[in-house]
Amino acid sequence: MGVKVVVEGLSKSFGAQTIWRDVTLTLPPGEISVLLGPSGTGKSVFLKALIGLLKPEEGQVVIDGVDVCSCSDSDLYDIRKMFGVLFQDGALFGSMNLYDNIAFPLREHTRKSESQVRDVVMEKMEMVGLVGSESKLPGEISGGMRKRAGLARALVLDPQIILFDEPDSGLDPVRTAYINQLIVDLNAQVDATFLIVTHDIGTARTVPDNIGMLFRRELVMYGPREVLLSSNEPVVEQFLNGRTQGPIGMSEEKDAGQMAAELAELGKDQGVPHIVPQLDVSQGLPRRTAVQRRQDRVMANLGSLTPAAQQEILSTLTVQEKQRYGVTDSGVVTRPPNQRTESMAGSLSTEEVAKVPAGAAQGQRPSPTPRTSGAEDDAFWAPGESVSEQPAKRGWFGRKRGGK
Ligand SMILES: Nc1ncnc2c1ncn2[C@@H]1O[C@H](COP(=O)(O)OP(=O)(O)OP(=O)(O)O)[C@@H](O)[C@H]1O
Repeated sequence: MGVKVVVEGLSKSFGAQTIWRDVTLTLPPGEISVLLGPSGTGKSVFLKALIGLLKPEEGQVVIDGVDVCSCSDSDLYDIRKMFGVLFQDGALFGSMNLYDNIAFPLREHTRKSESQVRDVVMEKMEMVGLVGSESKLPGEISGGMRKRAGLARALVLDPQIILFDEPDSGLDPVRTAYINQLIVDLNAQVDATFLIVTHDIGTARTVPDNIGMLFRRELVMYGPREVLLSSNEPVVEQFLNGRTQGPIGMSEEKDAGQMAAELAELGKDQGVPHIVPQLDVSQGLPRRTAVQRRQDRVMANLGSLTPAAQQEILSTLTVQEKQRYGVTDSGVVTRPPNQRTESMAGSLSTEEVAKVPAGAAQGQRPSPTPRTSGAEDDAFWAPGESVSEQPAKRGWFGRKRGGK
């Protein structure tokens, strides 16, 4: 099973430019999480921080008890071996054929014999549907095939965490659908922790278990897919519907006056977008074991989610699942699994997002957002409370950091 990645209070700047600050989230083991955000909000920088390629100024990334941000070089070397990364263009060596590209990490980092290397390479090429293309050069194949070759290479060291930097970039909708299905199928097969950075709305709606969104240098939301997909937070709604009306403008953010006028014009009768079902694994493959773990976790914390998300989650339960969690006809959970320990993330309310001044782009911290005292750390939200109803609180799963 993949490992848990715990990000606590992470902040990164380049000189005077703040990229993001105080990012707190947990990637649950074996689950698929997606990180969204307008261009330039630092999603790729975030991925690099997770693997220790960039050093944040503040905060921690704890994997297997090791803080990637402050560990020794030898610990970092070991931690990096837990990662597989699919770069945007596959990052293949142009002069090597696909077989040698995929074999490269094995030859560099293991003492496997050539016949053992062959077994692993062929197994991974089969997983991504590339058997028969071993001798092709990256320049001779399509963008979709290059991504799949990059993915096979990311898999050869059996990583416990796989990072995908825009796996759908440059692909047509059909190839995007294929790569999304492949990601879900691979998750079922390897059960590693997946984090996908994407702009693609279809990917965000159908692939992940959890979704996060970066905006104006903050992680504005992160939580189970149902929470963001049913959210009426303007920035989340605008992004997930690909609208021009809303806080996100051509250059990432709009003037507050223009935004208010647009939102007023848009009206409140747009309704919550329908949540499409999550992609299932292809026929013949094992079920994703993360699905059950996630369902247990989400049901254990159901009361901390927004009412719309709760409704959505309850509406998709089967009769057996309702029995398992003791859900009554009126939607009351009488027997939640005993897992109310998992803290996931921080988020900002609509009011907090709106208060972040544009000047923060030049590295100035915004005026402090209202936070409750550390006394409520690790507390969970009471049933029925929602993000917008509780501006001072930072997460659906309630973890707050006192004193910052
Ligand atoms: N090594 C670096 N030195 C200085 N600035 C950097 C560095 N790497 C990234 N940046 C800056 O950080 C900001 C965020 O970049 P990043 O590529 O992470 O954004 P993104 O959200 O992934 O964007 P996109 O969706 O367009 O790929 C950009 O302004 C970029 O110029």
